[in-house]
Amino acid sequence: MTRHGPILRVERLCKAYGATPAVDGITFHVAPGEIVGLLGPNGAGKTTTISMILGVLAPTSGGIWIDGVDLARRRSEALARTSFAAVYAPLPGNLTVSQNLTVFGLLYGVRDVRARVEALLAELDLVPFRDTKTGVLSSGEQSRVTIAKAMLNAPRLLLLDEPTASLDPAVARELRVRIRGVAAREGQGVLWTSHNMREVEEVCDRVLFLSHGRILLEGDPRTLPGEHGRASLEDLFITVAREPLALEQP
Ligand SMILES: Nc1ncnc2c1ncn2[C@@H]1O[C@H](COP(=O)(O)OP(=O)(O)OP(=O)(O)O)[C@@H](O)[C@H]1O
Repeated sequence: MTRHGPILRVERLCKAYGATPAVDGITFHVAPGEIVGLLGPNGAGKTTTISMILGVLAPTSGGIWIDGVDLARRRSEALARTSFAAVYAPLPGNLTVSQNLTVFGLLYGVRDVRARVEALLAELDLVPFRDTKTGVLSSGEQSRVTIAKAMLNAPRLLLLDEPTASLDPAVARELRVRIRGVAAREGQGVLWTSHNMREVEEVCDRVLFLSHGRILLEGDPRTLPGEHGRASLEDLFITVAREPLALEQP
């Protein structure tokens, strides 16, 4: 089915833990083929937001639509259009790369699993590791397998929580290029969290800065610092983290 609306639409989303708001009324969207960075200091509400989009945490209020499908009303349809990758969600190390991808492909109900696994092995340069146990691969290789696994169900929305954490700069750059390539070709929307501002400048079309559960700033990571009188995205990040009110003054 082809839809023309956003891949992800989040409306006035809130999550409170007791009296404390972790996410406090955020509204944003991710368009087809767009990579949006979800940025903010520790505790800003990024993981809480991603957990609600993944359906593992129930919002206190507000709504989430994935490819036009309301997560609250048509949960399994919405989640079938979503995928997720993070280093803290590793794959079983005692299965080979090919076994891991096949098992997850079957779990996801992917049609013609064998062909899909072959295509992703080639796309992510994993053919030489097809019969290698996943647990013995380097961090960079394991990250490519994790991305391949996340792509198995051809998700419309890809959620990446610090996908290049723990990778050396060269391997991280190569992985970014590969993710960009696959996302552009498949027209996916990507929500990407990172604490690496250079990475964000390189990979994200747009960024959202969260602070205390609210979106404080939104824009192009290459022009946003200048618009707020800061020399770099990193300077802007530090301002958001340390003195967010400073940005609200003219
Ligand atoms: N289960 C919970 N119970 C109570 N408070 C929670 C719970 N989970 C998260 N919080 C609080 O909600 C706020 C947002 O946390 P969250 O993990 O979403 O931040 P984050 O932006 O992902 O941070 P980090 O960059 O450190 O991963 C924090 O103040 C955190 O202490």
